[in-house]
Amino acid sequence: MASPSRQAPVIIITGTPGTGKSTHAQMLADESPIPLKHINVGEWVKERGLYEDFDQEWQSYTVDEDKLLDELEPVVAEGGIILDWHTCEIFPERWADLVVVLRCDHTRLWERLEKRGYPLKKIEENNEAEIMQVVLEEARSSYPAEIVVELKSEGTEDLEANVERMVEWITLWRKDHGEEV
Ligand SMILES: Nc1ncnc2c1ncn2[C@@H]1O[C@H](COP(=O)(O)OP(=O)(O)O)[C@@H](O)[C@H]1O
Repeated sequence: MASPSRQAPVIIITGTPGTGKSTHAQMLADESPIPLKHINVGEWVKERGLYEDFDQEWQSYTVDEDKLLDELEPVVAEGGIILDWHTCEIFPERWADLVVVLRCDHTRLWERLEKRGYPLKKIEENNEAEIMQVVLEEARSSYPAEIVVELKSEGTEDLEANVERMVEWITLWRKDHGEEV
């Protein structure tokens, strides 16, 4: 159960790389009725050296999860956070008020990852993970069903509608927690 004492919610935006997490998180931070801090967890890991090493073959960092959780804990406890990462199961259940899992058609996802210059192997791995809905299953097995929401992120109309829904959700959350909106 998420902390009842927070005055602003913690929203996890997750999904396979390229599904649109950072784009959504940035737009939500801009449009939210209350201040929200967008934490791009991958960037945090790099900037703060919260990794064990860098895997050349996969072009990715091996994250030091204990260090990451220790650094995030006091920040998340304040509330008003958007956690943007391609995995979510390491975050304690009590951290999350809402978990948004972004989904994208695999052909479109392939194009986005190609544009990003990912090695073929990494594009294939992520594409397969999206088809097998790995992140969605992970979210469903880590958090209560009622806080996990799957949203399509293929075109800009999806992006706008998703952000609008999240803004509405924040407004309701604030009312439910006795806060002025
Ligand atoms: N719903 C969407 N509509 C249009 N373009 C999108 C959408 N979601 C993501 N994109 C585009 O896909 C690319 C990857 O998005 P990004 O937010 O960086 O993904 P992630 O943070 O999940 O890796 C960006 O070029 C972004 O503009």
